[in-house]
Amino acid sequence: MISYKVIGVMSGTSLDGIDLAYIHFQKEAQWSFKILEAETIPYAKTLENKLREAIHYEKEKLAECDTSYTKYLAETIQSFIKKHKITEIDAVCSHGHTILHQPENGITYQIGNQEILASLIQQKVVCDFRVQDVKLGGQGAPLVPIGDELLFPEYDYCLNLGGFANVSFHKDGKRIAYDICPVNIVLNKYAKQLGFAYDDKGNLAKSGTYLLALGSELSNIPYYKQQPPKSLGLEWVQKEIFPRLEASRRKEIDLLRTFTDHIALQIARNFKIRTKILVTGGGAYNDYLLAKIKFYKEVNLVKPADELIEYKEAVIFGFLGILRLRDEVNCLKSVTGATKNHSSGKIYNLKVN
Ligand SMILES: Nc1ncnc2c1ncn2[C@@H]1O[C@H](COP(=O)(O)OP(=O)(O)OP(=O)(O)O)[C@@H](O)[C@H]1O
Ligand SMILES: CC(=O)N[C@H]1[C@@H]2OC[C@@H](O2)[C@@H](O)[C@@H]1O[C@H](C)C(=O)O
Repeated sequence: MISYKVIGVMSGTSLDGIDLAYIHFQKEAQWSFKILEAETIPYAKTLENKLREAIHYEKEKLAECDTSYTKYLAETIQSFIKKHKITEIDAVCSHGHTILHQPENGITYQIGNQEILASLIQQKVVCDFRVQDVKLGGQGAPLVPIGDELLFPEYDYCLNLGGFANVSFHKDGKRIAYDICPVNIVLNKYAKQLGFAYDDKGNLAKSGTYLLALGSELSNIPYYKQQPPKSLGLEWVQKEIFPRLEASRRKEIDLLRTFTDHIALQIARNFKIRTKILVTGGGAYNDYLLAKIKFYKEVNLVKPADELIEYKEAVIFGFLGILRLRDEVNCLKSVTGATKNHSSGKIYNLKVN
């Protein structure tokens, strides 16, 4: 039987921290996995702010930031290995942190993917999964859908509610996937202005008032009518979303309500009635948002165990690394729009001196 033990490492767009998962993957007729250990290491406030600011850095400062973040990642991975007494590791498969994502300009840039990572942690590393896809004319995102396809075939849709909402599903014999709209990247901002890290269970939104004019203005944003492949980044949110919310000059609580309803509506539009949907990402804990999705479309939203809600992306980046090591396809052209299916990611082997 084919068997791999890997560490998947992901830093999501909501900037809550670094997700690490130690997973055992096996393949008989089909791939299966078991999460053996998982942990999120929250970012210190200073680092969180730095990562948020890095988009504005000049080239040199960004390169410095890349090196210091790679070192920070190395320390984090090493502590995880030590703490959980992990001895068998085939590879550490790491996403890094997205700073720039403008696939239309041929740019996607994740920091933390420097070659020194392998020597610092003394492990084989697979990383930098997005760049090759953008070079091949793809969006470089989302990459998780190949994992959805091979690890969760029993669901009609896989919905992830992280910084952004993304969905993946099977249609006309191929996997389709795209980012739907921003989620926590927006909700966290207004929850923070009210003194909370996030809108727990969506209770703040629930107590706000829906702003009809703003809601319909948001729904008219052209991206929502665009056909996939398509993906979103922070730059888009700063251009299309925040200015509209700020210009309305309304209370944070009402912005939270309006934007949460907006998210629910945009998400619900993607589903066929009475389908089975795997919901993951921290937004799966937003009860108000989930109830609102079901209000807009009668669907079966399945919340898996907390471990999978929180670590699905880290698990799948571990899986992408395995596919890369096996030289098997881990980027689907039907999803990203690249010119071909391909096996993406840099492999840094440990150099034996
Ligand atoms: N109890 C809760 N109620 C509502 N929202 C929650 C709750 N717990 C976590 N969240 C939200 O989930 C976010 C973290 O989600 P997650 O870790 O999936 O995002 P991410 O991995 O950073 O994003 P992405 O998948 O877009 O890269 C938190 O910042 C918060 O907004
Ligand atoms: C460029 C980038 O980092 N994109 C992330 C981001 O966060 C969510 C969404 O936007 C998704 O497109 C992607 O991550 C997931 C894990 C993916 O590639 O499947």
